[in-house]
Amino acid sequence: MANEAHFLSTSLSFLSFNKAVLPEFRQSKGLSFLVNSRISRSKQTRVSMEMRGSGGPMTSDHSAVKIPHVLTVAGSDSGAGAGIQADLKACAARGVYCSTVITAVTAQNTVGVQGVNIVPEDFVAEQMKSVLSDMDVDVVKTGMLPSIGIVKILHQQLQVYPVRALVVDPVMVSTSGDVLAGPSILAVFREELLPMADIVTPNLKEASALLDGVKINTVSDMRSAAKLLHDMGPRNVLVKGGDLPDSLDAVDIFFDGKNLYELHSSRIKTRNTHGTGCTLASCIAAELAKGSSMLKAVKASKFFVETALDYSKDISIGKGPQGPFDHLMNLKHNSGRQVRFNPSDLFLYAVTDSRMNRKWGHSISDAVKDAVQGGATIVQLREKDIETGDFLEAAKSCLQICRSHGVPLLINDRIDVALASDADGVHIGQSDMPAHVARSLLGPEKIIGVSCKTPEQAEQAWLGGADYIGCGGVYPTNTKENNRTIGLDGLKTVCLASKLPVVAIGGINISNARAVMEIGVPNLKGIAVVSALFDRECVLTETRKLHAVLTEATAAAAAAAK
Ligand SMILES: Nc1ncnc2c1ncn2[C@@H]1O[C@H](COP(=O)(O)OP(=O)(O)OP(=O)(O)O)[C@@H](O)[C@H]1O
Ligand SMILES: Cc1ncc(CO)c(N)n1
Ligand SMILES: [Mg+2]
Repeated sequence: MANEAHFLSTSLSFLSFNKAVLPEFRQSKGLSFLVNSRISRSKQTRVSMEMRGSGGPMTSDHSAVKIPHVLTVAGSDSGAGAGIQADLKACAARGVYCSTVITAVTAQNTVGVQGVNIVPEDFVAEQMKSVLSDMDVDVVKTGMLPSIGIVKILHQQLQVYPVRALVVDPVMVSTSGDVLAGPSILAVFREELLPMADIVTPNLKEASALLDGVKINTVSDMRSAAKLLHDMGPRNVLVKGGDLPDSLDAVDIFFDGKNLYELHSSRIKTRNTHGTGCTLASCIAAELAKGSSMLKAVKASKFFVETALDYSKDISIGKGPQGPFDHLMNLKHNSGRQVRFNPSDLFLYAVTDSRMNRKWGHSISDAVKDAVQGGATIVQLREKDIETGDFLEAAKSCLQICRSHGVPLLINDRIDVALASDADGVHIGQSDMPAHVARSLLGPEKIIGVSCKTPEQAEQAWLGGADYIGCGGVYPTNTKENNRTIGLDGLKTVCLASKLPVVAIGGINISNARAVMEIGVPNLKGIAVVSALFDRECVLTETRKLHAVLTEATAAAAAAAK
């Protein structure tokens, strides 16, 4: 799931990066970008993004797949609610790769900070060089920077290895009140760190410390503080109001140098707020790495923190007053996809045909009802000559029938109808919408099948994020005009070339179904039929008969394999 979420967000982010943000980054960083979209994959569309600095290509491998990358320079929290551990989880949750430079190791839990061990400066430098000299880091995010020397090293390294954005969370005091970077750090924060930052995200105490102890007790104080902090050089400022007394909402103030925004979210009643600041900053970095604009990144990140807190409000980790929350709640929420598509559903795949239904006087929904009652394990509505409104109505009524039998319903070609009816997915042909576009429109949970005749087409389907292949025509058929027949050999070739489950289609009926299933390749999961079920007077009887033949054929094949 993590991979799936990742690759989906990568492909979506590519679109927004390409359209919305390139000009912004180009202007702000004086870099020229060359965006190279290619599709590689594991289950979803991936996108490669090749960046060039003025000194020539940073990546020259044209087969490389570029993954958005955040480097966090921060301290370790042994309790894993904040610091490096929060950063890793936040980036993972947002589908972004995260490398780590550890500046300090803290002994910390839900009670407080019991000890701090600062990593020697030259070793912080060594970690930073290891990562930056080797990996294409998009965005650096800083957390705990416990010494002046470490800030200076960061400054130097970013001159040598420039990145697209720097997100600075000016960590000074933990919420438990323990000091993580003392007042001696303030001068170098003001003079070197803030001027480099694309955004700085202080909480109330940190904003106050940076501004020589000015009191910040109200939203109006936060607004003034954001403006004053902006004068210190960062391009954007976010003053976080998690600790604002007496506030019903969680209010943050964002200032981009021109406009002030008051960002509100509901204040979740929970003790589990340890690490909200680190998470927010990492999430902003992750969104920027994916190509988001700054305000969008901040809003998305605030929403993420609010959602994660709400999801985790009742969890109990540790005995102290401030517990961690669960960054990866989406893994639990979205686990539906595996459940949604089960390759064994391809066993007896019924594809409707309006011409045949008219011929026999069947309505679409009656035909579908008979097919599922007779044992069809998946249904596809293939309605070529129907008005869109009628198609949608038919899809909705067939969906009710299919849902009540636990049978998935797919729509042929029409992604709009699939979305509007909330059908389980689509089946697309070679001349329809490409699979990767269908995937980005439908999201990770819907089923996508693609018609393929060759191993190359099967590879493309896989790259585009398809769940299964419909392979044929195996035998001649009059359902489709000018359809090349590939025979059992062609079917076997495609099955052997692909990891995807395959359903065979084209001229299959009761008399030849067994021969198809007997080709003996493990990813051939079933047969798809049109005429054999729907060009018949009694769809129910025909489906039952075909189901029995298939059951017998697979039992025989299983016995032979033993
Ligand atoms: N109870 C809450 N409900 C909703 N949002 C919250 C809550 N507490 C904090 N936030 C939000 O979390 C983000 C981080 O703000 P906060 O002021 O807690 O940072 P912080 O003090 O640096 O956090 P930490 O030091 O624990 O990492 C802000 O967007 C803030 O509005
Ligand atoms: C290591 C570390 N970094 C940042 C914070 C701020 O929450 C913390 N408590 N611990
Ligand atoms: Mg903080």
